[in-house]
Formats: sequence, structure tokens, C-alpha cells
Amino acid sequence: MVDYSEGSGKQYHTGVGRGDVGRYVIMPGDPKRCEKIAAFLDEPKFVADNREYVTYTGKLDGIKVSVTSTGIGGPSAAIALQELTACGADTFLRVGTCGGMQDDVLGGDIVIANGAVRMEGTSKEYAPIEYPAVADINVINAMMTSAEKLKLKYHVGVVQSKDSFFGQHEPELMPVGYELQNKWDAWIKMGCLASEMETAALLIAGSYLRVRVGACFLVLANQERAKKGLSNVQVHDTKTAIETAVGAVRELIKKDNIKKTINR
Ligand SMILES: O=P(O)(O)O[C@H]1O[C@H](CO)[C@@H](O)[C@H]1O
Ligand SMILES: O=c1cc[nH]c(=O)[nH]1
Repeated sequence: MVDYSEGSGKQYHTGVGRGDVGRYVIMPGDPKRCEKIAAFLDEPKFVADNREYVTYTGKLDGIKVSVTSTGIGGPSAAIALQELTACGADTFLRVGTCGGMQDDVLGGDIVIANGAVRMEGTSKEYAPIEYPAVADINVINAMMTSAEKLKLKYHVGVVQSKDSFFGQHEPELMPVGYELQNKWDAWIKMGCLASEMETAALLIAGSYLRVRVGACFLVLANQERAKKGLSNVQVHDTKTAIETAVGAVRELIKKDNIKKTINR
């Protein structure tokens, strides 16, 4: 592979190198969420800030854990995943925001993805469209355990990953709105819980790279409820989603250590 780092040993986009990051990485989309997440770690240290990628590394229960933002959309998310994997990370937990699609998915709820609709471009440059975007079962279980311990209202299911935020919110204004609206209706009929932008790319790139990937989200609001004239609470504080991801890393650390002891 071409080395873009000019001998620095640092990855071209994220600016991180081997030893800079832990095995476990929490990945928000928004770079401004990184400092907030890093505050949950012990001894958090700033590592790098390049483009949309901000990285901190600290510890949870004595184990090195990192936080790296992905920016918005599949292309930048897949780059982050690939560069961090090259630096030795193997477990990735996206912590994002999303828009609810089913009537019972309300603003303030937590959604945990067990898979993602691949309505974006990046994953198609990794795997043929027939290959499913599926989350790692250990990460899903850890997120569920964490949400339960936190007594949060959470849902587990498929999320829709797309490339156009405004194609989700104003499909009728798009020249291709006829397709966006028909597909949106199909995802809802299939039980799709929520819409966001990075998970399908992360899951597919993760499957290819043989690393563990999962995702949990704060539901910001639900446009379907608004359309039906139902109450539509809006919540913007991502603390509960962050706590879900941090708790999930702790669960994974516990489980991974038990496995190590058993296999010794
Ligand atoms: O809050 P984050 O993690 O950025 O996630 C969601 O928010 C952005 C759109 O507003 C997209 O990145 C979408 O996936
Ligand atoms: O509705 C939403 C909210 C967050 N992110 C999205 O992509 N859509």
C-alpha cells in the first residue's frame, strides 16, 4: 500500500500512529463530542487533530481506550476505521445521533444497531451490495448490557445509513425524491428504527478488516411522528448515548479479559 505519511509513522488523515491508540475506540461523528467522551476516561490525553479527526487516548479499568471522531458520512468514517486498524485498534463503537423512523422510537431514546441499510456509496466500494452490513454480536451485547445497567429506554434493530441528510428531511425537494420517498417507506415497512449516515460504511469496512464494530445513538427526534401529528420531543444532549458506549467498552474489557484467562 502507498505510504502517505512521509516517514512520520503517522496515518495521513487521522495523524495517529502505532502506540497512540488503544484496542478499543469510541467513534462519534462530531469532533466536538470527543472532549466530552474523553472526560469519561482516566488520564485522557489529546493525541491529534487533523481535518475532521480528533483523537484522545486514556484508560478505562486500566486498559487503553481511545476516542476518534469520524466526521460526517461514510467516506471519512471508513478512512478513520482503516487508519486506526492499521495502528492496532480492533474494536470500534460508534456513538452518534439519529432520527427515529418507527412511531415508538422517540427523541431521547437510545438505538443500538444490529445492522444497517446500505443506502450510501462508501460500502459499495468495499463489498458487493448483496453483502449485509451487520454489527459485531459482542459489541451489540455489550451495548445492550450497558443501556440496561443505565436503565435507559433502548431499541435494537436496523438503522438506515444514507449520504444526504437533506434527502432524508426534505426528499420532496430533491429531483430524485420519487426514489428517496419510496425507499424510505420500504425501510419503515421493514421495521427500520432510525436514520443516520456512517454505520453501514463502518460495518462493511469492519467486516472486511476483521475488526469488531457496533453503533449506538441518541434519537434526536422523529419526523414520522411529526408527519402524523403525534408529539415529537427533541433531545440534543448526547450524554446517555456516550454513557452507553463507555459502559459497553467496560463490558467488552471484562469479557475479553475473561476469555484471555480461559484460553491461557
Ligand atoms: O451525530 P453524528 O455522530 O455526527 O451522526 C449523525 O449526525 C450527522 C448528521 O447531522 C451525521 O453524521 C449522522 O450520522
Ligand atoms: O434525523 C437525523 C438526525 C441525525 N442524523 C441524521 O442523519 N438524521
